Amino acid sequence: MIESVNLTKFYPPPIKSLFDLKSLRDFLGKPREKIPALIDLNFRVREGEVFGLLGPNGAGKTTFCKIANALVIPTRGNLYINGYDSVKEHDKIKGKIFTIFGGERDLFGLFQWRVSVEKNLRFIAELWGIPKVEAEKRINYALELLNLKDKKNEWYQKLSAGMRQKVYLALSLIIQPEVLILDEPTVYLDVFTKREIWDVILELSKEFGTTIILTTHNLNEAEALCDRVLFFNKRKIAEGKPKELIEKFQALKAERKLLIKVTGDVKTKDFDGIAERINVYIQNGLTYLELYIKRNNLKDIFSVLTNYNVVDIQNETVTLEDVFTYICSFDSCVNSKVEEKS
Ligand SMILES: Nc1ncnc2c1ncn2[C@@H]1O[C@H](COP(=O)(O)OP(=O)(O)OP(=O)(O)O)[C@@H](O)[C@H]1O
Repeated sequence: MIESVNLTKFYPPPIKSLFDLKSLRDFLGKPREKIPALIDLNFRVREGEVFGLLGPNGAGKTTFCKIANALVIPTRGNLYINGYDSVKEHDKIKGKIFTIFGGERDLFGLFQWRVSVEKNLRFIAELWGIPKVEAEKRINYALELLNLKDKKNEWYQKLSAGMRQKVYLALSLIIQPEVLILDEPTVYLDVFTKREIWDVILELSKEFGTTIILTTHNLNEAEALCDRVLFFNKRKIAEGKPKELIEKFQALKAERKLLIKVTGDVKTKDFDGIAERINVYIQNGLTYLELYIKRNNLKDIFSVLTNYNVVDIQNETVTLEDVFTYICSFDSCVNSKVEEKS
């Protein structure tokens, strides 16, 4: 089980240069604002759950993953993993959690560049104390599942970035940690590799009961993989099962999304009171109108559209991405001032 209790992190303010008179005066004079990364974040992840941490750039996702690995010390609050404080009692959970930092693959420098994939995996399995015969079985299974069998004798250095990412993920099938933290595991990957990684994540959750925390900017990925998600931007915004969040949004805000292509200008005022939200953008000489609507406003919408030169209409269901963009764009803490000073 994972429990985040009032987890808060403020990074120290940057010091530009003490040789610059203005910076020196600022340094000695008025207190400088610290950089907020997490503010009073509370949530629980149950054993065996796939839990999505979803937030815009700078929301604090990587900071959270680093606190879980005792790479960053929280300013206040605690993160408990299997009942142990992730920083103060890290020794107790060290072998039980495994993290993949998608954007910073070599953060732990686990792999030797000029050594084959198979030897690398064997070496790490040995480090983790997995008996030889069992390790061989797991390595073969992981390489098979990730379509890496033909790369097993290749130097790690010779692999493409996507393949290295897969080898990294293969480790989670070999180590079989109790807790797996995946910080943007599919960033930079093509759709095929992404799907292979999704399959492994589901396999780990279903077959091994691994508790997984997943951060991603791909909301389709979160919808496909996560049992529950947390929307946050330093502070918590919303939490729930993807399906429940979508249903709540549909009940309160909009059931459908209409994507309408028109030629000419659009007056968003025309849709006041009959659309919950309107996005307008221009692409290839056409104006795209995205309307989030309640079904009972359809008649009024079509009546307004008779004044437009409509080229195409697509009727789409609301996705987790729609809910996320809606909620996060109205989130008060995106631009709010934070009082913590150095
Ligand atoms: N070492 C650091 N020193 C100072 N500020 C930092 C440091 N690391 C992160 N921050 C700041 O903390 C905030 C949260 O950053 P973090 O990397 O945790 O966000 P993120 O959600 O992972 O972002 P992204 O989606 O862009 O990867 C940002 O404002 C960032 O600039």
